[in-house]
Amino acid sequence: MPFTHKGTPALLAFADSERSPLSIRARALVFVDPRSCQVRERLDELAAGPLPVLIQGESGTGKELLARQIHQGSVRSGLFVAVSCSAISQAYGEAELFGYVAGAHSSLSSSRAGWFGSAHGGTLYLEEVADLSLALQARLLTALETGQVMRVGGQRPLPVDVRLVAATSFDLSLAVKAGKFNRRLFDYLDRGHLSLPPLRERPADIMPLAQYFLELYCTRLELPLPQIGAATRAVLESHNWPGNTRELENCIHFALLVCENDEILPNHLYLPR
Ligand SMILES: Nc1ncnc2c1ncn2[C@@H]1O[C@H](COP(=O)(O)OP(=O)(O)OP(=O)(O)O)[C@@H](O)[C@H]1O
Repeated sequence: MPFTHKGTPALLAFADSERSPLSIRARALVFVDPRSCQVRERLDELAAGPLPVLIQGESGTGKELLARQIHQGSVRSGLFVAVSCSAISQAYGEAELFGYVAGAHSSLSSSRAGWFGSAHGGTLYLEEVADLSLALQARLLTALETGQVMRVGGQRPLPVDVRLVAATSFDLSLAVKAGKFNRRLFDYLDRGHLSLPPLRERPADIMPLAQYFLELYCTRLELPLPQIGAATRAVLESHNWPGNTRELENCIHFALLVCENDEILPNHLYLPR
C-alpha cells in the first residue's frame, strides 16, 4: 500500500518495511523534483536488469533507500543485506565478508556464511565501498566474477549468486586514479551507475519530504499534526541542507518536539550551519 498524504503524489512504498529488521526508518521514497524523477526512471531500469549498481551521492541523500528499492524492483528473492564497509574489521574482514568454517581459528566452533553468502539469491549493499581494503576489493571482484566464494579455512569454493549494489559519497574514479580503489572492480560496478543529487539540487523535494517526515513522526510519537506556515516554509526552502535528507528529517523531528502549538515556526528549526 503506497504511503499517501495530501499534496505529495510521487511516493514509492516499501512493501516489507514493517518486517524488515534493517529498515527501521525507511518507509517510502519521496520523489517529486524533476531531477528525482529522472533518478527514479534510471532506478527502475537498473532494478529490472542484471547489472551491479554503483550509487553516488553525498551523505544523507538516500542511497540506502535507493538500494532497497533496486532490490525490491528486481526479481531476486533472497535477502537484502546492508553492510557498512567502514565497520568491517581490518583483522577479520575476510571472515566477516566471505564467511569461515568451524575450526578456522581456535575460537571458532561453528561455520558462518559471512555477509556475501547471506545475500545469496539476493542483494548485497555495500555502503562506502571505498573503505574496503585493496585486498578485500580484489577478493570481492573474484567472488562476483566467478560466482564462488572460499570461506576462511574452507577446502573448496562454494557457489554464490549475489547482486552487488555499492554506494560512495564521492567520485570513485578519483580513488582509482590515486591507486586506492581497484580499477577492475570500479569498471565492474560502474556499468550500473546511479547518481543521486544532493537535496539542494532537488528543491521541489524539500516540502514534500518535510511533510512526509512530519506525518511519519507524528504517527510514531502519537502527536497531533502541526502546520508548516509560510515563513517556516521559506526557511526550509532556502537552507542549503549540507546534511541532505537526513538533516531535514532530524530538523523536522526536532521541530515537532519543541513546537508548542499547532504550527511549526522558524525558531523551532534547528539549522546550525
Ligand atoms: N527520498 C526519500 N524519501 C523518504 N525518506 C528519505 C528519502 N531519502 C532519504 N530519506 C531518509 O533520510 C535518511 C537518510 O537516508 P539514507 O540513510 O538512505 O542516506 P545515505 O545516502 O545512505 O546516507 P549515508 O551515506 O550517510 O549512509 C533515512 O532516514 C531515510 O529514510
